[in-house]
Amino acid sequence: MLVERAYAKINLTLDVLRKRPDGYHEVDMVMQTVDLSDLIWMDVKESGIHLDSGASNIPLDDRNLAYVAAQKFLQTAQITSGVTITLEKNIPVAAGLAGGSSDAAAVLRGLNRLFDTGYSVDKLAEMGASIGSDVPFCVYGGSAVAKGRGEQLTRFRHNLKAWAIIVRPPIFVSTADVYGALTRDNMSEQPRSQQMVDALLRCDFEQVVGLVTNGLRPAAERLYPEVKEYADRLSSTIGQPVHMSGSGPTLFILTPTMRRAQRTYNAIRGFMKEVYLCRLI
Ligand SMILES: C[C@@](CO)(OP(=O)(O)O)[C@H](O)COP(=O)(O)OP(=O)(O)OC[C@H]1O[C@@H](n2ccc(N)nc2=O)[C@H](O)[C@@H]1O
Ligand SMILES: Nc1ncnc2c1ncn2[C@@H]1O[C@H](COP(=O)(O)OP(=O)(O)O)[C@@H](O)[C@H]1O
Repeated sequence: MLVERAYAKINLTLDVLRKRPDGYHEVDMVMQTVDLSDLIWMDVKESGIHLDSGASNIPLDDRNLAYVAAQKFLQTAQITSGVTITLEKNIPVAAGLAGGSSDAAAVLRGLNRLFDTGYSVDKLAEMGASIGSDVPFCVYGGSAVAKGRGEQLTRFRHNLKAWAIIVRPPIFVSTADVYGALTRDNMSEQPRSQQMVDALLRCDFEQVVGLVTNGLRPAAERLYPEVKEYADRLSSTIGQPVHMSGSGPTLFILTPTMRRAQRTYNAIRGFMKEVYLCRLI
């Protein structure tokens, strides 16, 4: 039996460049891991994949990305025994925080240890790309520029200390629908990832905040006007810029100190139910 942590991510920049012939969109984004995590226990079983979770809002069959990852891993490694997976879900579901992708990545890492298969992290990321666009990033974690459909990564390390107050409004958003609602106006020819990387490497907090962008936000707000209502309300209450992660609806606010993060968290807790205080890691 072993346990893996599956961390959430936020998108610090997300530029959509164009729609591709295969239906996906070419993106250019800065992905950042935060210390909000699911916990996944894995053990060897005689046969089959058995997924269990206390969470009632996720499927526990082959629609669950953790299950898909186990299938993929066992098939690739030609392992005939089965596994039990127990998932403690702490990352909000369908939120733009890559919770499902991160669970899949953690299962790949965990089964590699459990069966002592010795795959490199790069090989696990390659396996992950067939499960979802965000899975390769989640295999590594940390900070990276992601291109292609999100699977082509250039990883980097920065020392910026920052906290994120993550707010999940009670709205259900479909990633495919948000991408599908993009118009030409929402696409960008000049991605801001390099500027963001430079600002992170310089540990320039103000510049980082000024550079946060999300090309999916207009489409998400058009499809789900409540996203904008929540963002406007949050922003006017706390007097700070509010950003959207991924395809939404999750909103986040960055702060340079734990004290400010705690104050902002307390202010938001008064009127929003799902609020999390995280650190960028
Ligand atoms: C928007 C982002 C930003 O990090 O994150 P989330 O909001 O999901 O967290 C990602 O691009 C989401 O990645 P992921 O959730 O893994 O997407 P996938 O399962 O591969 O694709 C779901 C659907 O989204 C659309 N899609 C996804 C990625 C991409 N580059 N172009 C797309 O058009 C496609 O319609 C696809 O069928
Ligand atoms: N392990 C999982 N955790 C959460 N959601 C999952 C999981 N596996 C599959 N899903 C499904 O994937 C969809 C997207 O979930 P999630 O990965 O949390 O969001 P996002 O891709 O927006 O970050 C949801 O509709 C959910 O039912």
